[in-house]
Amino acid sequence: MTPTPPTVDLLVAPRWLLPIEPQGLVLEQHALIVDAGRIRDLLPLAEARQRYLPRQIIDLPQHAVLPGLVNLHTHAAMSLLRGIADDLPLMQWLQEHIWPAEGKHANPAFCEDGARLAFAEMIRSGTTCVNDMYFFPDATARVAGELGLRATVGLITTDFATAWAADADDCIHKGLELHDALKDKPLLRTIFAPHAPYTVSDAPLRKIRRYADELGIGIHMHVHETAHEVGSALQATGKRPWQRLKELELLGPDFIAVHMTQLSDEEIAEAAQLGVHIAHCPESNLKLASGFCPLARLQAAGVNIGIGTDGAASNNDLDLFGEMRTAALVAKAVAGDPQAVSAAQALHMATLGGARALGLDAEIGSLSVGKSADFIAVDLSRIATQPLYHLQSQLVYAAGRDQVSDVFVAGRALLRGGQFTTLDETRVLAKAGEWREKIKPYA
Ligand SMILES: CSC[C@H]1O[C@@H](n2cnc3c(O)ncnc32)[C@H](O)[C@@H]1O
Ligand SMILES: [Zn+2]
Repeated sequence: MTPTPPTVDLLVAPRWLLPIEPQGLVLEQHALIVDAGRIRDLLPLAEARQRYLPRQIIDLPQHAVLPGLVNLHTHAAMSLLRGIADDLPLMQWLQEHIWPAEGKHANPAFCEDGARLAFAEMIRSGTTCVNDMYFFPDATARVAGELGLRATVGLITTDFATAWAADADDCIHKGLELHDALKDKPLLRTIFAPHAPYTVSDAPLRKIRRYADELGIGIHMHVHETAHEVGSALQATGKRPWQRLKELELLGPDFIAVHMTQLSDEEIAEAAQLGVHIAHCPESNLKLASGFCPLARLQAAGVNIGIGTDGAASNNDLDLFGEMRTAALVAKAVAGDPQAVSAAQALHMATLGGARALGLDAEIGSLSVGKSADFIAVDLSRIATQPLYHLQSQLVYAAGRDQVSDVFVAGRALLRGGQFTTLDETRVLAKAGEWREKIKPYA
């Protein structure tokens, strides 16, 4: 007697499966089996139909299924500041426009409505995991939880007073409270987020290193974003910020350095040796004319890199498909080498690279048996992606975010057939309109 096949939650049958690991592998006529939120199997479709009894089958005959994208650096709520001040260098943009607007408006309601707008855009674009840094991280966490998005929320720290906290110690104290409050939420995690070397002094950075070690929390910080940042630190202290952070023992395998457009050969070697991860935000760096992160040199040294959009006020979208393409194209131009950062490498950075930086690579980042079922489907039958010769090439160099049809996190659909399942789009748009009226004087 043949045994009854096991019942499972879901069988996904796409035209192509791109597990990401091993790099370059493309499976055709294969199925993804999901049960209890996890990837139970990846096997030829004919065999899958015999071996499992799925409660639900999703046929995707023109689609590629791949791991959900990881946005390794953003400021979600800044979606409400999209387009208020364009075409400026970083410090003028921050000091004359963004910080005054945030000083007036960045309250819990702003952060909640902004995060909802940002996460709607991200889910639609195939992002399943986000590493955020903003005021009122409790509000960001609440919205991610409501929508079912996987999020690491930054325990923001600045020396200066904000509506969120009175000073750096207050930031750390409030951050630790939030860390405790999120302990039982499997999709939500925290990360220390000292804003930048020029806004956080040594004493709180030492405290952050101590708590990070004690509690196993990572650290996420803007570092060497511009030549101006490095030059003014050198002038004021005689040290480059990287050197200062190294002396404070902040740099290590739990540290994500955002931007890193200014790097000597020695600093690249140190990043590799210390196991520091880089969050590369090419479009924000281009728009603010901050500089170019030397991707090919970092990859050659063995540094792990993920991709971020930065906030919507310096990008101005939250589209990781666009960001992958920009990352690959700019890397080629910077290295003077068309082989620098291939389509497969760009996909790897936007999935497993980001997951690894967050310490989540045992859980997400590739379609591997036992990992969480965080995956997306991309419809490749559109004009923009036909004819199709090479899957990764099409996904990075030709596909648009509008081709994302389905988004799952931990086996739960957040987008099915292009429709949100956990979010009221009309409400999100109405709130964006209300905020526009309040913020308009700053634009
Ligand atoms: C204190 S929460 C985050 C803080 O960072 C600001 N910000 C947004 N984008 C950037 C960037 O590219 N470099 C430095 N700081 C940035 C944001 O406006 C918030 O004030
Ligand atoms: Zn940023």
